[in-house]
Amino acid sequence: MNAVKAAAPPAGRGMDTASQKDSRNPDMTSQISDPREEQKRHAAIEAASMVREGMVVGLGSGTTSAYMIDELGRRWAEGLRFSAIPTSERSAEQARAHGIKLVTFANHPLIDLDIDGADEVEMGTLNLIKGRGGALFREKIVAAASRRFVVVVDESKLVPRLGHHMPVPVEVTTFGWELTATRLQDLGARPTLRLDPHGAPFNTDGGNLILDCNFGEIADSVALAGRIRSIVGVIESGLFIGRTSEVIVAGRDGLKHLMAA
Ligand SMILES: O=C(CO)[C@H](O)[C@H](O)COP(=O)(O)O
Repeated sequence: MNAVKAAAPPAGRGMDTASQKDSRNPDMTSQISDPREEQKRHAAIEAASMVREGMVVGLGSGTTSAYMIDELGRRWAEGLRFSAIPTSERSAEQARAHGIKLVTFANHPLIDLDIDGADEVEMGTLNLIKGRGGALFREKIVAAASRRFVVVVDESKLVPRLGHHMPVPVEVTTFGWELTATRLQDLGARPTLRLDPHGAPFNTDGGNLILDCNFGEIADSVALAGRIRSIVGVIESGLFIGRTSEVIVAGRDGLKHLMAA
């Protein structure tokens, strides 16, 4: 598979970033000076305010979701009680550190509200690219089990078309990944095997691999999502089609709520 390159995720878009570190040191959140971090936190706090007593809540992954989990931890400390299903081991660890009650689908097959970040939001459709943090498969399972899926982003994530500046992460089985990459190339992608910071293949929470697939701007993301899923060896793609209920966008002019049609 010579045509498949290997690369670490772009700096600053992986999971172990400043705001994840903030979650381990709650005092840090009040010291945010980067305007983009402030916007992410603003959107995340707005979404966390939608959580009500007794709800089952999906906890997203990534740096914006980390602000949301910190805010829910703060409300938990104030006495709000809810149950949560995390979309990654990292988010589970962060929620546990706050004492938030974690549950599973065994007893809670329906989630009232799932709050998660995104890498790109297509403005006209609210379809998404997710998965820079590598949690896309669990994130999609949780979103699919949710009555309401609220996405929290800063304004840099809004794009006219998916693929504008991000590749589509595709989670694939370890066995035969080179062949799966070839099939993805046949669809027009330039797949890159994701590496961890040590240069080894990045492993998802499920022990699988990620191929970051650059398709350029995607004209028909619905059709592409279907074609990717039909490839043997693909577990899921980071194309989230028709799942979004609402997007909370934080920008220089404040918050905007984009509602699905
Ligand atoms: O899909 C994700 C992780 O798999 C994240 O939600 C997405 O990458 C956005 O992350 P961030 O809020 O750090 O920009």
